[in-house]
Amino acid sequence: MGCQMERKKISKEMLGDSQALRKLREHLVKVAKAKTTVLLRGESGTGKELVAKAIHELSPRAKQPFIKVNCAALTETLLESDLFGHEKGAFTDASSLRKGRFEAADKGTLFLDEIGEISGSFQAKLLRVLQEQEFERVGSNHTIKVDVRVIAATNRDLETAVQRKEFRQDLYYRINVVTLRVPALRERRGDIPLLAAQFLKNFNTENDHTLTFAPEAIEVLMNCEFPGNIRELENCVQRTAVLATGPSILRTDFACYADQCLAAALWKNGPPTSEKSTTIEPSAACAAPPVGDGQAPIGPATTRGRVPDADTVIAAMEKCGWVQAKAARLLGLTPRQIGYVLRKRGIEIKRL
Ligand SMILES: Nc1ncnc2c1ncn2[C@@H]1O[C@H](COP(=O)(O)OP(=O)(O)OP(=O)(O)O)[C@@H](O)[C@H]1O
Repeated sequence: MGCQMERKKISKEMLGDSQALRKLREHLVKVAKAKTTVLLRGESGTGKELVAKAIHELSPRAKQPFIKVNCAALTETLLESDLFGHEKGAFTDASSLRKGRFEAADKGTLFLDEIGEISGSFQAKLLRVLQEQEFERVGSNHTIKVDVRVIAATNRDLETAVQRKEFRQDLYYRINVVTLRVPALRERRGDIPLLAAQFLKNFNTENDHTLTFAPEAIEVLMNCEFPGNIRELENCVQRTAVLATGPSILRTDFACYADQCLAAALWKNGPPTSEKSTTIEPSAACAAPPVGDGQAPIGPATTRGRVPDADTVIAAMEKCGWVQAKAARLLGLTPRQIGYVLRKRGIEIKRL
């Protein structure tokens, strides 16, 4: 009974009934009970943050704060003061004392997203606080003790990073106590109709619409690779709903039929290494969804997606303070994909 209630509580936000998701739910219900550090692994957009929140909400710390930090979004100096806080006058802009996120998360949970991106010297500082649960604010000698449960997440291959000496082995072992793998959307395609229906419902509510999916639209979605996972599905549903031509969303309303499915274009077999052309083949599955009635798919026979132009990418990067991970999100790309686009367009990253 207790377990059923727990499942209900999680499923409010974490939609999905595939075997992969059910297994993940079972595991997270178990790990929620302990204070153990949890490492969430999985591609960008698979729902790692939702899983972290679910663990917190099912844990004895549920009534305490859940604090999130994106380790990739800040420089080392900013990350240090963000996590540990600083004393008044510790550096030029430190006009007043500021508590850090470790203090804010005391008795609760701290979610360290994109932990694989932190610098070598900061890894050492983080290791200490994870081991000892104590630290000093920047500019202070006073040691502060906290009781924080840490959940970390990464989409990076940490084992290779350890081998290359880019990630400390001791920190790797410290965070890798319990690892939960969040499956890619293509590994749980059965959840696509449910997720898409929810995203369309959200769109309808927000925009006072009553759009529905025609069965052929669900077929298009079921056949897409979704390299950007659930985030991309959500964007795809929104984009299609905004541009839909009638009350029922049809196959022809999708970007892949209008030569505009960028994510699919960038994905085929992962980001291409060849720099020969400015266009690359989209995922065949997305470009030409199978049709149940045996007809040829409607839409261009050789749909090609385009890599976003330099102006678009620069505008997105400017808007996001030149933080790649944020700009990737804005453009609906994965971090790997935006790295590819930046290289392809010869855009030099500004260090602010
Ligand atoms: N099971 C789910 N049910 C409903 N929505 C979901 C589910 N999983 C993820 N989402 C939605 O997908 C989007 C991406 O999820 P989230 O930010 O948790 O992914 P992530 O793996 O943490 O991504 P990143 O690695 O890029 O930070 C969010 O809008 C989230 O609400």
